Amino acid sequence: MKRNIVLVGMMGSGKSHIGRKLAQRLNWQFVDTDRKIERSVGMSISDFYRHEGEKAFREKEFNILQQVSRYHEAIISFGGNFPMNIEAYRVLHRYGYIIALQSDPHRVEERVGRHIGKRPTVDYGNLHEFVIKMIRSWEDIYSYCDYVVDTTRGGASQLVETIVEEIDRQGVSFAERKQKEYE
Ligand SMILES: Nc1ncnc2c1ncn2[C@@H]1O[C@H](COP(=O)(O)OP(=O)(O)OP(=O)(O)O)[C@@H](O)[C@H]1O
Ligand SMILES: O=C(O)C1=C[C@@H](O)[C@@H](O)[C@H](O)C1
Ligand SMILES: [Mg+2]
Repeated sequence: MKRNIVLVGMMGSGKSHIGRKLAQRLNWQFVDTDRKIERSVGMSISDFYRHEGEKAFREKEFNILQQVSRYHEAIISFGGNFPMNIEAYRVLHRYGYIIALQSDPHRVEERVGRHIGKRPTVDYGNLHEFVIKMIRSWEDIYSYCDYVVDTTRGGASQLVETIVEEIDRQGVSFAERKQKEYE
């Protein structure tokens, strides 16, 4: 039996946007690991990355991952540069139903290009090539996920219904939260 739903995928695939709506739909808690890191370090992801570097960011993210992986009835949206290595996968998959979100390059480019500077590792001067490379780096991960959703088209409400239907179809069940455990 699972406890939570984990959303992973490339930057701009809609994890935060759809995750928030999915949580509302199920009346579950919404957790965004980027926001959780920001609260814990007291600065934006971009500032933390600039001041402390990639290694510190990755450590923080893995630390948060271990913490949130045990949550019940939570939609957990991860950062789009989240390295889904085998160690992280094992921690998350024990209690989490893992959904990968993906979009076509033009849509990712459009979404990521909206807030220049917000995403610390994006090459905004060469966005098209950056997006193509990022999309490629996610390709091997989909086969490890329980479900892959294409978010290129369709509004959030429609995509949320598609996800809920698939979870029902797969007959996934989730343990209920019995006490307040986070946020
Ligand atoms: N299905 C959608 N329909 C319309 N707009 C969307 C949709 N999905 C995402 N967006 C918009 O695209 C932008 C990026 O989405 P979002 O922040 O959810 O991506 P993300 O996957 O969480 O990215 P990151 O990995 O960088 O955190 C936001 O402005 C969001 O409102
Ligand atoms: O490395 C990066 O540029 C980013 C990392 C993730 O946390 C993302 O969620 C963020 O939007 C950008
Ligand atoms: Mg996000």
